[in-house]
Amino acid sequence: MPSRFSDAFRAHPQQQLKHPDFTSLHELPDSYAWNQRDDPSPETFATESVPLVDLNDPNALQGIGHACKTWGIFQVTNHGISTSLLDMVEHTCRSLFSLPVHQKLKAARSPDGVSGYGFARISSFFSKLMWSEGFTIVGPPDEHFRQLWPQDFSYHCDVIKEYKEEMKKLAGRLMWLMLGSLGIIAKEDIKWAGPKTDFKEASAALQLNYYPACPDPDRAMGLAPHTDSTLLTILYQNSTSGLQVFKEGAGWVAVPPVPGGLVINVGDLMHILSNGSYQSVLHRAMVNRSHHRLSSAYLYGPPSTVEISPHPKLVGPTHPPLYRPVTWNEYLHTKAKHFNKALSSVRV
Ligand SMILES: C=C1C[C@]23C[C@@]1(O)CC[C@H]2[C@@]12CCC[C@@](C)(C(=O)O1)[C@H]2[C@@H]3C(=O)O
Ligand SMILES: O=C(O)CCC(=O)C(=O)O
Ligand SMILES: [Fe+2]
Repeated sequence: MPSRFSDAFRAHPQQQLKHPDFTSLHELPDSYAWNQRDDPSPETFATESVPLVDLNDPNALQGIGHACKTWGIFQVTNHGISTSLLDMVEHTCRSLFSLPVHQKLKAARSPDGVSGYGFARISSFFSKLMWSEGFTIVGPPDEHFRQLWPQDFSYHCDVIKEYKEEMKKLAGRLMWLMLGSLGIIAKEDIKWAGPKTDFKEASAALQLNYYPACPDPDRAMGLAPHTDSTLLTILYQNSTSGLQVFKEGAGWVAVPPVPGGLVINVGDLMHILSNGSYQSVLHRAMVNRSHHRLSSAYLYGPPSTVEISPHPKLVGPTHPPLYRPVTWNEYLHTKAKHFNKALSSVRV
């Protein structure tokens, strides 16, 4: 699986950018100043807010379906992930990003690789740099973590392994809720869900993000606008806000942290599977003058050999398939080449 992801990036290696020590920058360098912020439309302040769904609510399925159609994003509570595990993940993130730059660079992502420390992959599509650092984990983190923490790497490995297991269970549950709302309810409907319908063979990547406090936050960008290539993404954000989503007619809308809550994004592959019913949400992360921000994104997709296409139940004479079948690996390849034109490039 890890090798499959790297296959997608081998043809589009990322240029090696110099990693700054953000704490030493007291003014925003010009290379980080996003004058127009390259926004798709002018920023507005919306009165609407992203839906919040209590997973214990008997109407959760309907709430999720509506959120996926109108927003492509929602927050969940009562999701079953313990606060103590979320705290431990936050502690591991904090510990990782507060290491000296030379130490973090020992676990740097190689130009054509997928795992490790570095700038967001999408950096190459923008002329300005992003005010953030990232660490991508695909497969076991042991090798990289041993470089970062020669003494206590096994503690951090255990935290990440447990988090990935719990995230996988939650993602499987969310899959059935999201699909259920489209009338896709039986195990025959999604064969790759497996005999126990637990999506055991699903693939995933964990992206840890760090947004240092910034001397000029209004001109900086933490993570530029993008959609995730996934079926769904489960995002944990610490108590500092920064995530914004773009909603047609409303503009950029903030997604404030809900204590103990998790943010769920619809990704491009889910948009394809739903034959365009569910929106993959355009989102970005802004930065803060006095507080740093941490987030962890669990990027969830199908097993490497599975082709995702508009589900037969959602296709008919009046609803022709809008997209051709595509594997996640093939789609990541397309995304690495075409970025925000990737979806239209797989349209029939
Ligand atoms: C599986 C993946 C999805 C992702 C590329 C990656 O190989 C691992 C990092 C993911 C991420 C996180 C930040 C935004 C994003 C667009 C990026 O550049 O790296 C996503 C990628 C994606 O969803 O396409
Ligand atoms: O930090 C955030 O709020 C967003 C992170 C994100 O979009 C990602 O990792 O894909
Ligand atoms: Fe994202």
